[in-house]
Amino acid sequence: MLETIDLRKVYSTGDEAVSGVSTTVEGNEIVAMIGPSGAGKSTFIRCINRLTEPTEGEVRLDGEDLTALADDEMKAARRNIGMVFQEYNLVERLTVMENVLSGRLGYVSNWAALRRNFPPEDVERAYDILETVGLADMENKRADELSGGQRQRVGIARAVVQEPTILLADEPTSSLDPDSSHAVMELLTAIAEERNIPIIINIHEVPLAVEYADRILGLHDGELVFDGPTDDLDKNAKDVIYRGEAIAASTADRDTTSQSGGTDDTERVVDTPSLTGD
Ligand SMILES: Nc1ncnc2c1ncn2[C@@H]1O[C@H](COP(=O)(O)OP(=O)(O)OP(=O)(O)O)[C@@H](O)[C@H]1O
Repeated sequence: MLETIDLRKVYSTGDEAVSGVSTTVEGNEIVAMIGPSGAGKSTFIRCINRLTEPTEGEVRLDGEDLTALADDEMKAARRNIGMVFQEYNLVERLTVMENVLSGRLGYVSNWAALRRNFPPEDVERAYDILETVGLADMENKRADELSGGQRQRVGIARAVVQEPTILLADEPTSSLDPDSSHAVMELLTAIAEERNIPIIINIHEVPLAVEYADRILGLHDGELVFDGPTDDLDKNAKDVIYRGEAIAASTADRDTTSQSGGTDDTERVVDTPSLTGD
């Protein structure tokens, strides 16, 4: 189970990218994070595995506060967090197999890692996963010989070979054509179900989010303004997420409603967590 508690990121430029986001992701939920450009989606995802260092708040993975870990402890903890990137982050001159096996680097000694010397079980695991992602028999191809969709499958295989307890995907479809985007979303959701792990996908395309996600997190200006089942993502909720002025209007509506006895539904649609203020 992943829990973020009042997670906040202020860049050294003074930009507050994430403003106290609290949420929980568990089971094999497919969670899509949507919001306008600059809302803080990538920053939130990257704060979870501390690729970006959070300024305040906690990230708890299966009860362990990742923000409290020393660098070497965090390196070990990252084995549990598979990450899929928009631009794949493959080593172009290496083969498909070498790229996938790099997902096991956190499990072998520094010496073995340096020599890229992996135990046979890791190689077997990598072959299995290449089959799952539809790249059987392509293990010896160089990454730079692959299409975008194939590269992303290698990126997914590399994340899955880690045997993570959660997957994070930062705009995994943004560089892909529509067919490849659907294929990647289908693959990610199938993996979450098969491995019984949750996945958070930062995604620009709302229709893709609606088609594949169980739950939506909506960010606007660093604030979590929507956290609910995909079926609840109606026009009002989209306005709240994508149009800043709607937040104020909806908050006013909620205040009025709560004075007259309000509904749980309204509270779920508009959730503006308080900042720690420190
Ligand atoms: N390294 C950085 N240094 C300073 N400010 C940054 C940095 N990275 C992001 N920001 C700022 O933080 C805010 C959130 O950016 P972020 O990339 O997290 O948003 P996003 O929702 O993922 O946007 P997009 O959908 O366009 O990728 C923006 O105002 C951005 O300019």
